[in-house]
Amino acid sequence: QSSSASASESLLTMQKNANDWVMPTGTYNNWRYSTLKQIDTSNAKDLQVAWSMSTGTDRGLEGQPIVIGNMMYYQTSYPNYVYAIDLNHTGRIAWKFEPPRDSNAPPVACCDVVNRGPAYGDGMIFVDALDGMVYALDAKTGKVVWKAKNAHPTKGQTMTGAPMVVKDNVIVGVSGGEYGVRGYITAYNVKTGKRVWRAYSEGPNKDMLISASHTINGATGKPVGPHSSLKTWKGNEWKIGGGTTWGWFSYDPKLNLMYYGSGNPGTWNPTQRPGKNRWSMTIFARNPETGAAKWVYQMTPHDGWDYDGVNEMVLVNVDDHGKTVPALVHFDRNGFSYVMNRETGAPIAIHKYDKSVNWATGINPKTHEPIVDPAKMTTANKNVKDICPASQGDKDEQPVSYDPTTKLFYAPLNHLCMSYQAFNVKYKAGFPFVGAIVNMVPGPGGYRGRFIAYDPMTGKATWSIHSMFQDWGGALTTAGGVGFYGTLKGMFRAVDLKTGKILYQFKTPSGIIGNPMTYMHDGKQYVAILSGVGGWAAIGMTNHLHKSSAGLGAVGLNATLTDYTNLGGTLMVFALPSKVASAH
Ligand SMILES: O=C(O)c1cc(C(=O)O)c2c(n1)C(=O)C(=O)c1cc(C(=O)O)[nH]c1-2
Ligand SMILES: [Ca+2]
Repeated sequence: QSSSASASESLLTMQKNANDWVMPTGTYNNWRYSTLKQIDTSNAKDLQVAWSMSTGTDRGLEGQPIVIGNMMYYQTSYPNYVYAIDLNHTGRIAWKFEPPRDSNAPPVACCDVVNRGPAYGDGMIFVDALDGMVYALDAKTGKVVWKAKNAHPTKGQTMTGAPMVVKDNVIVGVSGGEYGVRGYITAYNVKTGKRVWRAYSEGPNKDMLISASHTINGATGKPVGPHSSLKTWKGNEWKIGGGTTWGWFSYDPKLNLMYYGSGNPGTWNPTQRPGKNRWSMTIFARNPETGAAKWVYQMTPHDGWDYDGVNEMVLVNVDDHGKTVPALVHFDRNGFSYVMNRETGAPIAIHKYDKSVNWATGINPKTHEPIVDPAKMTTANKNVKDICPASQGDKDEQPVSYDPTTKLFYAPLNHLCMSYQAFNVKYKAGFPFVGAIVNMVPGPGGYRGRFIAYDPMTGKATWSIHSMFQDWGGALTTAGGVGFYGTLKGMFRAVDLKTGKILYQFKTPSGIIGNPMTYMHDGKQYVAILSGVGGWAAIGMTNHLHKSSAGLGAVGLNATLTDYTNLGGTLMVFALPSKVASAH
């Protein structure tokens, strides 16, 4: 890599090498797709465990390893160990980074002390730590090159996300929507760790790096105008307004735009914050060098259900009335799938991907805003019943995968409904600012999760596999026609992407909330996944460890999960037996 090329120019070249998996999402377009095809629909039944490794931790593992050449890197949840594994000597730990721990952090992590993995760029490994530190580590030695303080647990701020390296910046989000944190994303210079820009989700346009005349509101097609956020909040409530940025990032090098979503407005009690609460629950398209917002689109104005808008944006081209359009596809927590023109923010197709969605009857074709059912709007001191989906949404952080062969999206989902009782709550820095009691139950049919093959242009699923619990881990698709995902019970699965037939499954040591990835080493294709139950889906299992969480209502939801699995982290790596692999 020449030193004059930006870190992302190198990554754009590196991501074409299917032997590696160079960033958390596989590639900048977030497809989580690999052209590797040694494992195919005819031999996937022969898969077996090639090697495995204890992570030395016992909390939820929501990330995935990355592989650069002969090295694999992965990160655990709190404590945020980072491991460098030498693939030439199966499982040998080349180095381990153990950051200092800040005991203020775990008590203010809303949904378990998870982490979504390291990123690579310019010879360094970048990681978010729960306590708000960003570290740049020398990829060869694990030595700290620089560090930056990005978030403060005493203010309720934590970090659980995966960074993205783009241009010469490493971009990171922040968590704390359940603690009245005003969300922001921040870019640090890859080489020096100096802050380049920070963009808030609420407040004056200048704080949000929004331009009154140039930033388009995708819903109206018009510039957002001055005070685009301020006038949608009562008084100064935007200062504690949530809109945190704890999801995955994606990047389009041609448009030079990055995409991400903002989370729930604070508090969860909508009566306390009249207005549309912009720009919480919003997709942002930003220039990654300057942070300038090109367009915004709010999925859930004036949220009353905790439908964080942070789920990933998958960049694909779609056929819109005979024209090829650069689009992004987003499965929102609110139960709608969105296909948007990623250049302009204009909606192309919006459908319910779970037919049980009832908080909104549809999307107004003129305003492109949801048509809320007044009977499902929550309000202070009233217990509103039978709302679908529940706060965990029809999909939470678990990332989907796109297969360019079938042109379908493979989505691990939730299927839950709830009752929601909002109440008034006072803000105090570093303390929960939730303001609702939520009771979640399985959706119609009595199951809690499913894995589907789905076309977001038509809103139709080709097939669906039901799960007893939420499918809280991510998906992977491959050119071998095989898809992979894990279940909360701990089943690692290989499925036929065309038919949904389960070709292989293996019960891993714990429940799976991690994301499968694949790589090739010495002529052999491997699929790796982290097994280690946790996250919000399993918070009932960790409540006793998690002393003063935000008290989020997983109450009883997954009480029986302990009949199937246990806490504990393991890296699992699967491959074909040598005979089958070489006969291929
Ligand atoms: O608003 C926030 O800042 C925030 C942060 C996080 C997080 O950092 O994990 C989650 C959520 N919200 C959230 O609403 C949610 O459903 C959730 C699930 C999980 C998980 O890892 O299982 N984290 C989070
Ligand atoms: Ca949230």
